[in-house]
Amino acid sequence: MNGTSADKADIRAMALSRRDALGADRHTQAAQALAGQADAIGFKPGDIVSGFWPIRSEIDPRPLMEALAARGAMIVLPAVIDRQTIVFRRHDPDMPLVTGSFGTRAPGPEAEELDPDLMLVPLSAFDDAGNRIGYGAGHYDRAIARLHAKGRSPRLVGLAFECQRVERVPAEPHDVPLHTVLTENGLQALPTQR
Ligand SMILES: Nc1nc2c(c(=O)[nH]1)N(C=O)[C@@H](CNc1ccc(C(=O)N[C@@H](CCC(=O)O)C(=O)O)cc1)CN2
Ligand SMILES: Nc1ncnc2c1ncn2[C@@H]1O[C@H](COP(=O)(O)OP(=O)(O)OP(=O)(O)O)[C@@H](O)[C@H]1O
Repeated sequence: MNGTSADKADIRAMALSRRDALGADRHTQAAQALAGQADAIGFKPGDIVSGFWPIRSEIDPRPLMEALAARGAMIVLPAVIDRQTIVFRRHDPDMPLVTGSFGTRAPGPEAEELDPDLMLVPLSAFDDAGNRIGYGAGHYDRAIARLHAKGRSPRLVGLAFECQRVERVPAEPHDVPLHTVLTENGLQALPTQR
């Protein structure tokens, strides 16, 4: 492991332990605060928006996903198809989700696979430059690279609690910075879109 990866692992562990310490009330309030930003997030009716089904102590984006769906977004969820790859499948609230790797829940293979126009990206840690750390599998990094290779450039909106903000995330060449971060305190435009 090179120096940068070790730094990332330490930053991830510290930010996740702060997140793990948050109580249920903070989770409920934050989920509602995210949903309150549905009109500000910047999408058009018909846009494909990727959300995620929360695992562990992640901020809960489900009320926000419902608000976006009610305003005409088509919601897709990430499904892990192998150790390196996620794809996005249409979320139909009437269809059961299936449990995949790492306890993630996603639509099954019968669901339509779609490329997002806007991605709500789950974060372990982030900084004011828009650099981010996930769970370290590179799933989102690769999914974003795959979309770029197809000529698509989805808007990247990172979702996290304020306690996951760090001074600096050491960026590697494959890291694509976020355009916006959304926390319980609201939306923040990052240098990439200022
Ligand atoms: N809610 C949610 N869904 C998601 C993600 C996510 O971050 N959050 N993903 C984001 O990519 C994908 C799933 N990828 C994941 C990759 C690793 C781990 C994980 O827990 N990794 C272990 C380390 C395992 C190892 O080192 O071998 C860990 O962090 O302890 C979780 C999800 C797609 N779905
Ligand atoms: N576009 C890519 N193509 C190939 N490998 C990649 C790409 N992006 C990341 N990787 C590899 O994935 C691994 C994890 O990357 P990184 O430490 O940036 O994870 P992360 O940002 O925490 O994960 P995620 O993107 O899932 O949120 C690294 O070994 C990295 O080299």
